[in-house]
Amino acid sequence: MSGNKQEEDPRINGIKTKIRVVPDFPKKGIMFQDITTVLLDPKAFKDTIDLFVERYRDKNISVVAGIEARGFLFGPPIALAIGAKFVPLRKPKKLPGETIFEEYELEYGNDRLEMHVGAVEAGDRALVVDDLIATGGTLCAAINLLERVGAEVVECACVIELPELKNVTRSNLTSFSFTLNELTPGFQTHSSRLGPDQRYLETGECLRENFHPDNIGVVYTESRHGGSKANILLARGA
Ligand SMILES: O=P(O)(O)OC[C@H]1O[C@H](OP(=O)(O)OP(=O)(O)O)[C@H](O)[C@@H]1O
Ligand SMILES: Nc1ncnc2[nH]cnc12
Repeated sequence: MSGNKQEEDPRINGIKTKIRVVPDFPKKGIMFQDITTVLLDPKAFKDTIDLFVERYRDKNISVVAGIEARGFLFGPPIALAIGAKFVPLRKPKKLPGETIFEEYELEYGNDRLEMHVGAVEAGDRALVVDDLIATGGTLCAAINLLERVGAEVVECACVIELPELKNVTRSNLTSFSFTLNELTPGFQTHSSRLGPDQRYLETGECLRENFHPDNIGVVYTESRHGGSKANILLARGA
């Protein structure tokens, strides 16, 4: 599935130019995608929010679930604009009320996302928002949390998709996506390995030259209803 009309939107290139790529942060070999520089530019920040709002305002979304920490920057303005409630999905032991949690795999050990019980109800139509998708493990955990309480995850929306993740990832995600970030048509990755996710770079599995900063934009990742976490969509629109 491909969003051709939106791929041509001139705002996407403007957003892209505001994303700062910081080499060797937080560790040597990592190309860190810094969205704080988008926030410094009111037009780029607004364009980012507007692109999402234009896509979701008529989709009857009742809850926007933002993933800690950077999903908290983009999720609330989207929620306000489309008239949905905002629910934070937080890292362990941050939420004061009763919570449910989902663990997900990192390179070493696990992490977990928690959600307040009662914040999302059966029948809610959910949009998951984060800044970036790398392996997709974080989004998987978020989708599982929401589906466990009976919500329908309509889509996941991220600003950045790291390249080279269109194939099977550590989370066994399959290819299926709607993207706006085909900024370099025909771009081919140099290897089938995963992109510059810091967790992989930490192990030396990834080469920096595999990273291509042009491959940044706004990406929407859709989930299939009623499916397992293997049904998230990650491929680029061709
Ligand atoms: O697709 P994945 O491989 O799961 O990685 C993507 C996640 O990694 C980053 O967050 P991070 O875990 O670094 O936490 P932070 O935002 O709190 O720094 C990013 O903001 C996503 O949430
Ligand atoms: N390269 C990267 N830049 C920013 N956040 C990330 N999360 C995982 N990999 C990342």
